[in-house]
Amino acid sequence: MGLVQLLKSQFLSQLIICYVFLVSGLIVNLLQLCTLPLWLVSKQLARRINIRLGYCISSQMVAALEWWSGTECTLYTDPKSYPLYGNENAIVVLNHSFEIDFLCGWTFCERFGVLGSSKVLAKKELSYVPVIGWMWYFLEIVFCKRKWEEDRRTVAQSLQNLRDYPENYWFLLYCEGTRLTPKKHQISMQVAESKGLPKLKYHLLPRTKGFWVTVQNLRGAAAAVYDSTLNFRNNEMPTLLGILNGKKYHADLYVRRIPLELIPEDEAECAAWLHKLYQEKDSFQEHYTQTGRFPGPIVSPPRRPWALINWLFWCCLLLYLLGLLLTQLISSGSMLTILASLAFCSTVSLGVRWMIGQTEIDRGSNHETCNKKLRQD
Ligand SMILES: CCCCC/C=C\C/C=C\CCCCCCCC(=O)SCCNC(=O)CCNC(=O)[C@H](O)C(C)(C)COP(=O)(O)OP(=O)(O)OC[C@H]1O[C@@H](n2cnc3c(N)ncnc32)[C@H](O)[C@@H]1OP(=O)(O)O
Ligand SMILES: CCCCCCCCCCCCCCCCCC(=O)OC[C@@H](O)COP(=O)(O)O
Repeated sequence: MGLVQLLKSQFLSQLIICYVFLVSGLIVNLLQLCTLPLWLVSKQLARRINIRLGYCISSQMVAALEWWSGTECTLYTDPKSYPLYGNENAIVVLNHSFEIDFLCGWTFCERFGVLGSSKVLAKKELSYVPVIGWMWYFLEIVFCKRKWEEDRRTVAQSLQNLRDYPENYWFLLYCEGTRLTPKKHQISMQVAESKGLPKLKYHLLPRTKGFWVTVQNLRGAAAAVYDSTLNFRNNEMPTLLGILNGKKYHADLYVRRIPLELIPEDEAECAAWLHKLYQEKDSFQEHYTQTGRFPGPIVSPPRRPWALINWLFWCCLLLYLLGLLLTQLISSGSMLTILASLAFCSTVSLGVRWMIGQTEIDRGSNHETCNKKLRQD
C-alpha cells in the first residue's frame, strides 16, 4: 500500500472530510434559508442562487468519488445524442442496484454541467436528512410517500412547478422504487408473474405510476428520456464508506436518448412501454455480464476541476477555523471545555455515520416486502 493510499484509509482523514462536509453543508443550508425572502421578490433569481449553493454541497461528494477515490466513470452512448446532454431538460431512468448509484448519477450531472439543478423523485424520509435533505427542499426536489393515493396530487403539483425552472435539469426516476435485494427481487417477480409479465433477472419490476405522472407533467418541458443502465466492473459492490477509504471503483453507464414524443400518453400504454424498457435494460445487463461491456461506443466526458476547487476552498477555510478553535481550546486549559468538545465531536461523527447509513442497502426500507396483498398471498 502506497503512502497516499495509507493516508486515505486513516480514520483521521475521513473524520476531516466528514467535518468539512457537515459544517460547510450546514453553512450552505443556512444561506439557503436566507434566500427565502428573495423568492417573494424574484423566484427565478432565488432558484439560480440555490442551484449554486446546492452545487457547493453535492459537488463535495462528487469530488470525493472522482478525486479522492479516483473512481473511473465510463459512458457508453450514441455520439449523435452526446451534444444534447446538459443542453436540454431530461427525465433519467436508472437502475437502483448499488449504494452509490445516485453518486455516479451526480458525477455525470457534474460532467455535463447540470449538477446544481439536478432533480429526483425521492422518498419523503430523505427530506429529513440534515444537509442533503434540507438542501433538496430549496432545490424543489419532488418527494413521495410511495402511497399513490397521497402522491398522485402532490407529485403532479411539484412537477408542474418545475416547468418554468430557469436552468437545464435532469430529473432522476428510480422506477424500481427501492434498492434491489434478493428478497425484494423474489417478491417483485411474484408480482410480475401474477400480472403475466416476463421475469427480470437484474431489475425489480418497475412501478409505472411515477413514470407516467412525470412524463405527463413534464411533456413540453423535458425533451427526452435518458434510459440509463449502470454496472460496475469485476462484480464490484461499491459503498460510500469505500469511497471515503479512497477505494477506486470502475463504473460503466449505458445511456440511450429517447425523445419524449415517442412515449405513449395513455396510462396503460405508457406502463406497457416502461415494462418493455425494463426488459431491454435487463438484456443490456445480461450483455454486460457476458462480455464485460455495454453495447455501443464509449464517449466519456472528462472530469472537470470545479468540484475539486470547491472542495479545496471549504477544506482550507474550515480547517483554518478549526485550527484557531483548537488553539484557543488548548490554551484555555479548561478540562470541562475540552471534554465537552470531545463529546460534541463524537456526536457529530455518529451523526455522519447515521447519514452514511441512509445510503446502505442493508439498512434500507421494507418497501416491496410490506405490500399487504402480497403478504396475504
Ligand atoms: C445517468 C445520469 C443520472 C442523472 C442523475 C440525475 C439526478 C440526480 C439527482 C439526485 C440524486 C439523489 C438521489 C436520491 C435517491 C433517492 C431515490 C429514492 O428515494 S427511490 C424511492 C422513491 N421513488 C420511487 O418510488 C419512484 C418509483 N415509484 C413510483 O413511481 C410509484 O408508482 C409511486 C409514484 C411512488 C407510487 O407508489 P405506490 O406503491 O403507492 O403505487 P404503485 O402504483 O407503484 O403500487 C401499486 C401497484 O404496484 C403493484 N405492485 C405491488 N407490489 C409491487 C412490486 N413489488 N413491484 C412492482 N409492482 C408492485 C401493485 O400490484 C399495484 O399495481 P396496479 O396499479 O397494477 O394494481
Ligand atoms: C465529501 C463526502 C463526505 C461524505 C460524508 C458523509 C455524507 C453523508 C451523505 C448522506 C447522503 C444522503 C443522501 C442519500 C441518498 C440515498 C439514496 C438512496 O439510495 O436512497 C434510497 C432510496 O432510493 C430507496 O430506499 P430503500 O427503499 O431502498 O430503503
